[in-house]
Amino acid sequence: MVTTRYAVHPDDFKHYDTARVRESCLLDNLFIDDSITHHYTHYDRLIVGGVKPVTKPVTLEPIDQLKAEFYLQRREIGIINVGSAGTITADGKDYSLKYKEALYIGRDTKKVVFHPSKDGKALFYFNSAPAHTTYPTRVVTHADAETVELGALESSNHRTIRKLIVNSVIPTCQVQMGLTELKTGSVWNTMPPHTHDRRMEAYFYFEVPENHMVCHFLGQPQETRHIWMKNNQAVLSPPWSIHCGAGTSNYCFIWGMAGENLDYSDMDGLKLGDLK
Ligand SMILES: O=C(O)C(=O)C[C@H](O)C(=O)CO
Ligand SMILES: [Zn+2]
Repeated sequence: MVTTRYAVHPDDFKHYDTARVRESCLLDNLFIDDSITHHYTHYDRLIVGGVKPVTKPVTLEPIDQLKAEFYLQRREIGIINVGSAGTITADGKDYSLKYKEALYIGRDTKKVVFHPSKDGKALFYFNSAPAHTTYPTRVVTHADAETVELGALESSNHRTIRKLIVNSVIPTCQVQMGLTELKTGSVWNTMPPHTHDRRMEAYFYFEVPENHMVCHFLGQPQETRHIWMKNNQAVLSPPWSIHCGAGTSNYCFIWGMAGENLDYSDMDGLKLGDLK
C-alpha cells in the first residue's frame, strides 16, 4: 500500500476538523501481511513505512513516486525491529535485529529483503529520506546507542530516550531515528514540548496496551489540535508543529526526523504557559 501526504500550511491547518487533521497527519495500516506500506510525505520527502513478512520474504521494490530503478538509488533508510527477532538482507549480506534494534542501510544498496521469523511475528518500521552520498550499512544495538533519561515520575514524564540512528552514533545524510520508553506510571512524552523548524518529524507509537490509547498533540503552540492514537500507528509532525503526547498508560514510540540539519539538540523549547 502506498499513500501520498502533502505538506499543510499552518494557517489552513487551524481550520481543519477532526477528520481532516487525521487525514493529513495520521499514518495507519503500516503492517499488512507479506507486504510493505509506504506513506510518501512531502515533508522533506520522508517515507514512513512498515513491513510485515509472515509467510515469505518481502523485497523492498521502488514505488512510482521515486521514479527510480531501485528504492535506495537516491535514498537511505533507517529500520527498527518492532516484532520478533528478525533478519534483513542488504545486497546479499544478512543483518540480524533483536527487538528494538536498528539497521541503517546506505544509498546505492540495490536489494533489500525482509525475512519472516519462525513465529510469523516479524515487524519492521522504517523511515527513508533522500541521501546525497553513501554511508555504511550498520546494525545499531542498545549498547551502541546514546541513551538519556529525562523527566520524573512526579511530573508523569519519566522516560528513557535511546538515540539509535543519530550522528553521534553513525553517519547519515538526513535520517535520524530513536526510541523513547515511558516508565510505569509516566504517560507524557516530549513534555515540555518543542518545535524545530529545520526538521520535520514522525512518531510511531507501539507497546500501547490493549484498550489504551495515546492522545498526541500537534499544531502551532498557540493553535494545538490532537489525534487519538492506537497501537502501531504513526503521526506526522510538520516542522512548525509541536509533537507530544499523553497516554492512558505508559508506552513506547519511535521518533524519526529529516531536514536541514542532524543536530538533535537544535530545538525551540516552549514554556508550558505559552501553549493554547
Ligand atoms: O520524549 C521525548 O522528549 C522525545 O522522545 C523527543 C523526541 O526525541 C523528539 O521530538 C526529537 O526531536
Ligand atoms: Zn522533536
